[in-house]
Amino acid sequence: MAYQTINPTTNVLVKTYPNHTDADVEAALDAAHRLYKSPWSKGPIQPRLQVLERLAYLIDARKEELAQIATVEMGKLISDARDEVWIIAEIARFYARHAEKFLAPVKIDSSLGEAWVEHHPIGVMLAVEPWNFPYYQLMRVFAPNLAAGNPVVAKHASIVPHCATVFEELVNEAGAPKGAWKNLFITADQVAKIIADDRVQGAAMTGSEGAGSAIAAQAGKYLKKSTLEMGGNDVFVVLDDADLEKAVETGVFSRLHISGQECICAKRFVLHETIADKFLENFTAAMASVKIGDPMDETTKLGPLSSADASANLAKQVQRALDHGAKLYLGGKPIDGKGNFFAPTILTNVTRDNPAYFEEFFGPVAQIYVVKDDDEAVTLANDSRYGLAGVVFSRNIERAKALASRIETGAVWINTFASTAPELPFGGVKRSGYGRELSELGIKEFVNQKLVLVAKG
Ligand SMILES: NC(=O)C1=CN([C@@H]2O[C@H](COP(=O)(O)OP(=O)(O)OC[C@H]3O[C@@H](n4cnc5c(N)ncnc54)[C@H](O)[C@@H]3O)[C@@H](O)[C@H]2O)C=CC1
Ligand SMILES: CCCCCC(=O)O
Repeated sequence: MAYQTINPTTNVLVKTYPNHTDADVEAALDAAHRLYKSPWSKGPIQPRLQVLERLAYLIDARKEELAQIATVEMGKLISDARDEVWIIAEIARFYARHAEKFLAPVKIDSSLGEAWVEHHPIGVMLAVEPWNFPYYQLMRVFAPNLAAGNPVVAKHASIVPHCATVFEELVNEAGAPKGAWKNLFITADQVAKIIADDRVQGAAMTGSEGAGSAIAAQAGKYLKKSTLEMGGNDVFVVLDDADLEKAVETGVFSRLHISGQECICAKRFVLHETIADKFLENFTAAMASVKIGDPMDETTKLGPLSSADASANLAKQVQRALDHGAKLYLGGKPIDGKGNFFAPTILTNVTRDNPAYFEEFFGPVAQIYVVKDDDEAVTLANDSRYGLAGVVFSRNIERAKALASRIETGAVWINTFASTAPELPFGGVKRSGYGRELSELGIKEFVNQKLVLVAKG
């Protein structure tokens, strides 16, 4: 597994990074475990939270540089890269300012005596992360675990090594002690060995089902806790009483966000039959008119896919959908020329016997479904292997809430696109994974919630 920066806009190889050896892995685990055993991890929380505050400050100070690194490595629009840099500083600040409250002892009324739950670190964690939010995916694991006292070793995706190294640089500059965070350019086999190591107590992974299954299986074999955030095939439900103009604008934004390479992008557009034609007409016009080009250009609205493989695989997936009866309403192919650009694509007539019906399209490919009522919308939404997020558009909020409660996902967003914030839990059900990241839920995934009870009398 070569760790390389290849600019997706030009497919030019920028830099190759050397892999870490087994000796490097051992040194990282030794440093992390020593730190876990030290007063730094098990002692007062404030010194750890001060590192997060300083990290946020350092990120803000290097915002433009960090954003450009991400755009060069995986092709997201520079405006989206700036947003990502902004939110990782917000995540660091959020836990710096709330972790002490989240991890404070919680009293329990018990007939047996005075009881409370304490929150203690459990040890060295492994993070395995993807390329689509190259900083956010790291901070989502680092910040809560640093606050809790869990050191982390991390394996990032092979196409964003510069993001990985600059993140580690910032963490060290913020004053995190040796062992708190270590980036490792390693193979899948080395990941498996790390999970098996007695010093490692848990694994957090975001990425594909394949990777998630392999990591969860190894974690299960060695009785280590894991959290998984994998793919999604999120519905974007537009009811007959929706603000259509806002729904179209939001739907295009969400489907094309990060060139459609986001697990919580709108993917399956579920349209009430009375507004379907009008929505589709306006949605198609908007998708067809977005400016496609250099993600460094502030006016670009759709950049390249993350790699040549991603573009080729998406083209094969679209063709397979067409071979099984889907209708190509717009686009459908990579755009000729330099870079991994893919045309905004709309598929209709995707029947349940078409493999595409159950597949996530990790790119600017929208599937259109038409339903007659709310019950049919829920049935279709839940007829999925995934359960990550979803969107409902309706002017009747009570109606939208009722529908949201029936959709089997980890989140539903009403009258806006699915997104993320430090205070909001993130995660899913079914093949989208398990566990939650961010919010108070995220910091408690990898702590020992220990009961202490003083008997009466
Ligand atoms: N849920 C999410 O946020 C994301 C989901 N994905 C899903 O993953 C698919 C492919 O994107 P990738 O980034 O290539 O995901 P991936 O799952 O291949 O990679 C994610 C991370 O897991 C590592 N990995 C892969 N196989 C592994 C194994 N057997 N053992 C240990 N580590 C392993 C990768 O090197 C990377 O660091 C996308 O099509 C999408 O479905 C991708 C990015 C984000
Ligand atoms: C807005 C941030 C979403 C990140 C979800 C993903 O891992 O693709």
